[in-house]
Amino acid sequence: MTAAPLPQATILGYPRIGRRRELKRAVESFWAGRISEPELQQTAAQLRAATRARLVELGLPAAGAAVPESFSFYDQVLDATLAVGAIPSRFGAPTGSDLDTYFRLARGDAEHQPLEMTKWFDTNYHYSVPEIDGETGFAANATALVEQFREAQEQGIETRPVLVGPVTYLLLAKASDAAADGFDPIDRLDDLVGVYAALLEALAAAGVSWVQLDEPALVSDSLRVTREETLGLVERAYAVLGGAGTRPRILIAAPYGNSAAALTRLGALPVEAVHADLVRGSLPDAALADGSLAQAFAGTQLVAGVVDGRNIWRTDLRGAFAQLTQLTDAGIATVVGTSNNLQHVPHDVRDETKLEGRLRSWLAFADQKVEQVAILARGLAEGAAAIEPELAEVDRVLADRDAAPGVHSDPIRARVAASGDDDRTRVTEEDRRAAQQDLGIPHLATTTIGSFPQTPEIRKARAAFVRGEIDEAAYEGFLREEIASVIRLQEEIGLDVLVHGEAERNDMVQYFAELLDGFAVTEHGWVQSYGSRATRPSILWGDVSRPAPMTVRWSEYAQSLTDRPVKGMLTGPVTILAWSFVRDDQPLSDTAAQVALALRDEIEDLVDAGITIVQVDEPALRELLPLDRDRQAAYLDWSVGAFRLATGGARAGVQIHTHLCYSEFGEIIDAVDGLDADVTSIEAARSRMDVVQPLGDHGYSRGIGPGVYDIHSPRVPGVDEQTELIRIAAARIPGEQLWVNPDCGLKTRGYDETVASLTNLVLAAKAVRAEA
Ligand code: MET
Ligand SMILES: [Zn+2]
Repeated sequence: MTAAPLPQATILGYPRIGRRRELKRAVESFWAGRISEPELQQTAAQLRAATRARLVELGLPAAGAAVPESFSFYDQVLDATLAVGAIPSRFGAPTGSDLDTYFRLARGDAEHQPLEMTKWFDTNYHYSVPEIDGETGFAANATALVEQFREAQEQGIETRPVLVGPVTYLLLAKASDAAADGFDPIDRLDDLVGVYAALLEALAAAGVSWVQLDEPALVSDSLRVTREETLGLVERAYAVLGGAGTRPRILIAAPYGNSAAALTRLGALPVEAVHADLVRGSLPDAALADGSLAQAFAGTQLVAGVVDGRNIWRTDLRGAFAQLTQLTDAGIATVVGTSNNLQHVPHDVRDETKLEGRLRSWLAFADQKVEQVAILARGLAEGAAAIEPELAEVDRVLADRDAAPGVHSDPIRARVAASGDDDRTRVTEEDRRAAQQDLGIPHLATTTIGSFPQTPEIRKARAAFVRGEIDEAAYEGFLREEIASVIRLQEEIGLDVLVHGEAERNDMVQYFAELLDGFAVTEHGWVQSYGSRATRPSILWGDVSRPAPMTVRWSEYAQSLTDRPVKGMLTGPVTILAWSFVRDDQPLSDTAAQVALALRDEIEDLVDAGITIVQVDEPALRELLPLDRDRQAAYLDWSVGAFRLATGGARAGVQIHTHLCYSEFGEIIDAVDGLDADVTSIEAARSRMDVVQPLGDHGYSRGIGPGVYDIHSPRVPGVDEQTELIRIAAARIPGEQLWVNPDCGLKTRGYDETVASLTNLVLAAKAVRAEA
């Protein structure tokens, strides 16, 4: 351990999908057999080299491990699974290369289901869930880490390998199906720490001077153990790793939340640096004031995550510099960093040549964040005066943003301020049930979640329209035909409540962002969602309003074609916020209320056009739940409030539906109750209706549709299988409350499987109805 301290500027990680999604194209070509593994490896190596060169160009030093080696072919948790050899035994003996094994775990094959995917902390990024049991044969495999480090060395850049840390790894894992009853993956911590020690030894032998171990579990109250227990586990693990003879210096990172309460204890660990997220989190004021923080950090560097890695706004450099000065004044060796890995933001705002210039000047994507880190580090090294021009420039930009037209609109704000509890409250459930009798909805009513398959023809027509190859009339005509055929199909299948199919939507958030004022859409602002998939979040920059109806003509047309009710279909305020980059200059609750009012007007227009059922999807309600328990109640309050503000204007006879596509319900069941929707559809097929039990226990009194058809797979569930699931639900939920539907929308499915599955669904519902 002869290495030097970390330089004064670093980031926790950088987007790896490529500035033009080159990795996506290469990986998908490899999967399709169009390129070989060496060709894929070559593209990946080029991307890594470009990233390192770019980071140095933007101001990170080439020497001293400031540049993180944070590449991933698919997912960083999956990388750790390979590095520690935790290949689940259900995949059999590994065949082929490490990369073959890696992708087999990620994507499955003819005989094997892939690893499950779930959301990474409170982000919209999904990781591959490790499966661990008492027999998991851990074995260190540092090959990829060492190769990438060497590759960087040859380029003349000293990098810092990045790996998910052992405590977070096990807390994000699930017990495999082969595990003994009561087994928890964290039971294997000591074994796994041994493997990490071996990895560190291999890295040290290869000349690695610093390694970064990510332990975001430290900031979460949503794991299987308490935060205090997590801290205890981290102390246990790093006492061993820190004490290991041959190892690189260790940086423990705690992104995505507040580690203030743990920071003094983390500083006292036998590691050389600790990162704290100072955007989501804060500094422990008392420990800072009484010197105990500085004492704990004697000999340890604090990487201060002052540049926000979750949003796309320029950092208030003056504020960030003040935070840094607080630390250095206390005598703490401080490194400037980002709050988290920049994987959650797009590459470079300079690529957005079509964005309006003024808006663009307020923005910072990954490259600009790196520049901000470098500026702040220069300030620490040379004094505030050295960076005063840059600080003043940001002051000017932020003031400009604050004063720009559209950022603050008095009428919109007045309307939000005037909205009260009355606007968020519908008549009683009983009155609504009575008024909705007229809808003529049968027991065990069948419906879908909204979207029908987005066929290649739909995508082609949209692309042609965007490129100007077909005119608006032609495109609209095409969509109307699509709607007509979806309505016909649903009638043939015999569904009770129909949908128009959402063919007009590229994406359930962007579609609305494009039609609402206050939003902008980027051209290249892609962010990895999972594996080779990326989304392009819209930018919510100003006060939100609805210049014109957004969905009415589609719903109205669909309803004109049938006697059965057609659901109007909207995306809810919380989900619109969760899947966009949202302004950071006011509380999310204020922004949500503005979006809610726009949706409220849309619902009014839908109802005026004869629509009697409106679904407002909130699949992100759970995702945005703060990791910090102390902040959860306030979140649930405003998120539920926004939904109710959107839907609260609907008269009693209008049936409000919502859709939440996940099955972990425990934590938010009261919130779901609070939404006060007449009908809620949820995911349930894969967990075999596990959620029905808590719902039954809770005494849930409104309509509920636990999904009986898992749309995440091309498999067609048979009549018997769906009948069985409906029976399980019907045993606990009265028939007039129970709805029969798939788990989620059908946009990713093909028509053949959709028609077969829905036909079976309708037959299954009929079978159970007949049993009653
Ligand atoms: C991710 S939830 C999707 C809901 C939407 N209405 C759909 O059916 O696609
Ligand atoms: Zn869904």
